[in-house]
Amino acid sequence: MSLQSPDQKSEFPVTPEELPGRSSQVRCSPTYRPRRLRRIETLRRMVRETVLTVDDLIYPLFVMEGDGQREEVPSMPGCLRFSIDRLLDEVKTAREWGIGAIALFPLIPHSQKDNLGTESYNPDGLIPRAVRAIKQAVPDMLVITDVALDPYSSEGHDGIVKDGKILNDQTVAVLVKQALAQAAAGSDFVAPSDMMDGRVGAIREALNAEGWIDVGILAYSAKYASAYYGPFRDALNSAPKWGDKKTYQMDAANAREALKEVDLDIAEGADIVMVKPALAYLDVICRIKQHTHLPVAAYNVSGEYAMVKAAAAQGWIDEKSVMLETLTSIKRAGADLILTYFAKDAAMILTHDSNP
Ligand SMILES: NCc1[nH]cc(CCC(=O)O)c1CC(=O)O
Ligand SMILES: [Mg+2]
Repeated sequence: MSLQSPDQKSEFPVTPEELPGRSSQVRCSPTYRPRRLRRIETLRRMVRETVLTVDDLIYPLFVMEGDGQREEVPSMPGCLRFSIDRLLDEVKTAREWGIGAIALFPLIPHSQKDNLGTESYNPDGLIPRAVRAIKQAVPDMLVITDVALDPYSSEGHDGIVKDGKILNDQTVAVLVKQALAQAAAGSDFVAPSDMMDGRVGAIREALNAEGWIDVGILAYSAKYASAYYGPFRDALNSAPKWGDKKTYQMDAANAREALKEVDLDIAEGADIVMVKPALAYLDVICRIKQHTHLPVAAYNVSGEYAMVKAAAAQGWIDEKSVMLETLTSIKRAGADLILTYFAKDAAMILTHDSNP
């Protein structure tokens, strides 16, 4: 049956009936129409496979010395470094908006840096003081502390340097002291991001020996030597003073090696394993998710954040949509938890918009 009268020209250049070689069945109507499930928003929501929630988000925060300090990181618009007093306000707001976990990173004054990362295990250092203050002000906010030497290293490396090399086992000994100082301050999870071999096992053993049986380990198991960390190193003034991190962080080309790193960290006692960065490594997230029964975290890193912010500032992309699409893609790939500088923006939308 044609919808057009013989003398009336169709509004379409060609109608299905005019197509050559189509079977009558197809001409009637396709059997399968996936578009049927996309017709209206309520239906799209019913068949949605991946739903991002505020419970998936971990909010990374930069902390600095001083009083009343709030400084924007130039390469991370919208991201601030806070002195502890101002950090408490940010943590309270984040909690009110439904965020349940934060990850802390310190800006250490240059005068406190040395090659041994001595300041990293000062029981009254910036991070232990920040953890104590947060735990007192917002007790149910889960606090994750980073275990690595780079913010404390005069060399800007994640380990102790000798003769141009990063020493593994001597560094692990310092990381253990750092993790114990953080646990004593009240940290819920210590998160070794240094990529030294054997550090998860050494930290777990020491935590157990000191009675910190409930302090968990979020292991940066597959952390790549990535150029996406640039803005983070601006934020903490922690860029390597020489060389790069390729003798300890992973080669971007390797995925099977990530599974090996994950296996080792699980055997050593990790509670959660992480992939970092996220977007250029969605395949790695996916493979690790299929490989382990532990929760999988992914770090949507500073360079990934900066790219979205920069393009949005030019008016080239829609920031809110790109942010939600990005975070959803990381979850779809297999991440149970996402560290993201967008956490507060996303939480605002996810908890306040009925239809994000
Ligand atoms: N141990 C250092 C550390 N912990 C988290 C990040 C990067 C996070 C980001 O880019 O957002 C880095 C940088 C690095 O390894 O040089
Ligand atoms: Mg490892």
